[in-house]
Amino acid sequence: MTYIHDTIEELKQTSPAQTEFYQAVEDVLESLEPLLEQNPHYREQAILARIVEPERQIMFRVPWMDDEGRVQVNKGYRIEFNSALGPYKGGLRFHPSVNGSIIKFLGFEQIFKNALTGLPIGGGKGGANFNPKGKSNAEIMRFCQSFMSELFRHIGPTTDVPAGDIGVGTRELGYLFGQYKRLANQFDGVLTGKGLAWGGSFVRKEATGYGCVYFANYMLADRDHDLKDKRCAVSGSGNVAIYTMEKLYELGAKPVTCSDSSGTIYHDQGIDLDLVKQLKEQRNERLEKYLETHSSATYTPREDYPSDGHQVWRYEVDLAFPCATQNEVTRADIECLLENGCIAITEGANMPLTESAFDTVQESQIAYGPGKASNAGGVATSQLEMAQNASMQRWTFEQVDERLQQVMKTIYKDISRTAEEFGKPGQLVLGANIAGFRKVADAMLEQGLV
Ligand SMILES: NC(=O)C1=CN([C@@H]2O[C@H](COP(=O)(O)OP(=O)(O)OC[C@H]3O[C@@H](n4cnc5c(N)ncnc54)[C@H](O)[C@@H]3O)[C@@H](O)[C@H]2O)C=CC1
Ligand SMILES: O=C(O)CCC(=O)C(=O)O
Repeated sequence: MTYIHDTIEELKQTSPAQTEFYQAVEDVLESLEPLLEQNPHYREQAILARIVEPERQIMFRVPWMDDEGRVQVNKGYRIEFNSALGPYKGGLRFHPSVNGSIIKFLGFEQIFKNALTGLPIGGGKGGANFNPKGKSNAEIMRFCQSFMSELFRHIGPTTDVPAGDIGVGTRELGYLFGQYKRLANQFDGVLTGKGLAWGGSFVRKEATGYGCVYFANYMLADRDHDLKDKRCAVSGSGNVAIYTMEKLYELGAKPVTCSDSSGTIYHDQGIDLDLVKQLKEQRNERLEKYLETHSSATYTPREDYPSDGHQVWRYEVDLAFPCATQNEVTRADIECLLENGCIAITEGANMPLTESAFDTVQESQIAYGPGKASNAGGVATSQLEMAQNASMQRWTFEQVDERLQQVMKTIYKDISRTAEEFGKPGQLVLGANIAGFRKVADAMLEQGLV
C-alpha cells in the first residue's frame, strides 16, 4: 500500500540512520494494510505519521567519576513515545550499543506491547551507552546517581515510570530510586522493579520469563501441543532467560541451552538453573565457568560460532525462546531450527529476529509468538506494581502471579481473535500489530489532534 510505503520513506528522510527503528516500524506498519483499507479515517487523520513520531525525546549528558578519579561521560536517553493510553512506561537499558535508534525501536515496540496488556500505560524507553561490565559497585552507583540527576525532572508516578532492561536490575534501580527520592523528596511509584522491601511487587523479577512461558503454553495448546518433555533452546542468561527456564522446568519442559555475550552452553541433560543463577545473579561470572561443575556440558565460545548465525540455535530442540537481545536470530538460524524439528518460537527479547529471519518465519508454518505480545508480562506486572504503590497495598505472590496469567491469556486470545477477524488465523504478528495499533490509534483520535 503506497500510504504505508510513503510513511516509511518519509521517516527515513526525517530520521536518518536509525536502522533498528525502521525495522520495528516496518514490522508494525506492514501488518496494517487490511485495517487501513477498512478504516480510511486513520489515513485522513495522518495517524501513521503521528504514531511514528515520539511525543518527546530527551537526550542528556551523564558525567561521572571512575574509581581512578578520571572523569567519564556517557549519553543518556529517555524517549517518551506515546501517552494515549496512560503515563509513559518502559525500561532503561545500560549497554555500550545503546543509541537513538535502539531506544526509539524499543520505545516504539513498547507502545503496542503496553496497549496489548489492556492496562492504562503509554509507551516509553530510555537508557545510556554505559557499559556496566567490569565496573565496580561504587562506579555503578555514581553512574546511576548522575543519570537520575537529570532524569528525575522528566519522570513521575503519573507522568513517566521507567523500569529495568538489559544491564538494569534491582541494584541499579535501587541507586536510581535513592537519588530520585533525594531530589524529589517523594517516596512514590516512579520506578518499577523495585526491591521488595522498598515498594517492589512480588513476581516482577520473574514476570517477563514466566509470562513468556505462559504465552507459549496457550499458543501450543491451541495447536494441540503442550510443554511436557519439550526440549527448549533458550538464549541469554539474564533476567528474562533465567525465569523463562525456571517456568519451563515447572511446567515439565527441559531447557538445554543458554548463552551470554561470550558463548553458548549446551547441556543435554538439562541446564543446571541453580548454577546459572549463582553464576549470573550472585557471582557475575561468564557462563564458561559452568564447565567447572558440569564437564559433560559443551561450551562454544563466540569466536567459534557459525559465520552465518549463533550456536545457541544449532541443536535439536522442539521450542526456541530468544531471551537475549535484538537481531540475535538469523535466517540461517531459523532454517536450522526448522530442519531440526522446532515447532514454536516465543520471543522473550525485543525484536530478536533479523529482518530475513522474520521473513523466513512468516513463510513457514511454525508457531510464532512476537515479543510485543509474548514478553508483555514484565511490563504488565510493572503496572500491577504501580497499582499497589498508588493504593499503598501489597499483594501476595500468588495474587500477582494469578493476574499475570490472566493478562497473558487475554493477550493471546485478543491477538488470535484479531488475526481471525482479518482472515489470517494463527498469524499472531498481524493479530498483535493490528490489536495494539487499533487501541492506541483510536485513543489518539478521541483525544483530538495529539
Ligand atoms: N527485563 C524485562 O522485564 C524485559 C526485558 N525484555 C527484553 O529481554 C531481553 C533480555 O533482557 P534482560 O534479561 O532484562 O537483560 P539482562 O541484562 O538481565 O540479560 C541480558 C542477557 O542477554 C545477553 N546479551 C546482551 N547483549 C548480548 C549480545 N549482544 N549478544 C549476546 N548476548 C547478549 C547477556 O549476556 C545477558 O545474558 C532484552 O531484549 C530486553 O529488552 C523484554 C521485556 C521485559
Ligand atoms: O516493566 C517495564 O516498565 C518495562 C519492561 C520493558 O522494558 C519491556 O517490556 O521491554
